[in-house]
Amino acid sequence: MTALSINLNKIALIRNSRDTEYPSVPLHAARCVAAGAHGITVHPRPDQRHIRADDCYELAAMLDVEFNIEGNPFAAPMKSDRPGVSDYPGFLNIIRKTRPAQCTLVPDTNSQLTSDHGFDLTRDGERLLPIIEELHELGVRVSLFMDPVEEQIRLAREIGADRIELYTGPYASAFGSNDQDQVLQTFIDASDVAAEIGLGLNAGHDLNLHNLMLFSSSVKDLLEVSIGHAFTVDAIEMGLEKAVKSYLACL
Ligand SMILES: CC(=O)[C@@H](O)[C@H](O)COP(=O)(O)O
Ligand SMILES: NCC(=O)COP(=O)(O)O
Repeated sequence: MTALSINLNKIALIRNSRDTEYPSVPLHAARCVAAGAHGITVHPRPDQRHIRADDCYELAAMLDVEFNIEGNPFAAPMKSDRPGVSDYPGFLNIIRKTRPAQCTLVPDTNSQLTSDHGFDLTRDGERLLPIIEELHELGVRVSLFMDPVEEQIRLAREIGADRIELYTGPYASAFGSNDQDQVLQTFIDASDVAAEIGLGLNAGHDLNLHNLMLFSSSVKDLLEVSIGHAFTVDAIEMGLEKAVKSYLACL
């Protein structure tokens, strides 16, 4: 069974557009779980444009389902520019304090609009080794945000990752086009490599109610999908509970 982890970044984005706690991130997490979501994902970026460090602490204290925190492991502390909002303590300090079930390391710079590529482990693999070791000592499962490239996936295993999360943005962009099957095949091939070397497989980014079923039924042993952007719009259009059940029906 593939687990559905709902990403709450966009709930936090709406909240941050006013000096308020509405909409409540924890309340929406509870509603998603009550509707059947298997986990919650957040991505605290240094500028805290949406998910803040304090959200991570609050969710870690309340969740009784898988908590997945995504982010750049090299992200340094950053002063908050909002009165009443705590400073960003550095990504690894959030993980040390929350010890989530899973940490998905993502090679995002602070200036990126969104996540748009996987790691280059030929460049960053050595730097990640001690971080992966520390996360394991904290009892945290480690997933690396990766492109569907065999050499890179094998390197992820070599440096000790438990899972990879395939960046599905290119698949979503190709969905419905003449390139769809060719692009999907790269993800199928990547899933075969992951299965061969005993690496768990997650996936995420731009998955939605149109493209999810084909992806989840095509790749091998998909353990988890994390979905937030499209889910948030679907929740507005059809209601949160129906949206969760609609995504579950695609898995
Ligand atoms: C890593 C990834 O693809 C998403 O988890 C990421 O959280 C999206 O970030 P934004 O919600 O800031 O676009
Ligand atoms: N890791 C992907 C994620 O958490 C959500 O990505 P998106 O659905 O917001 O594109």
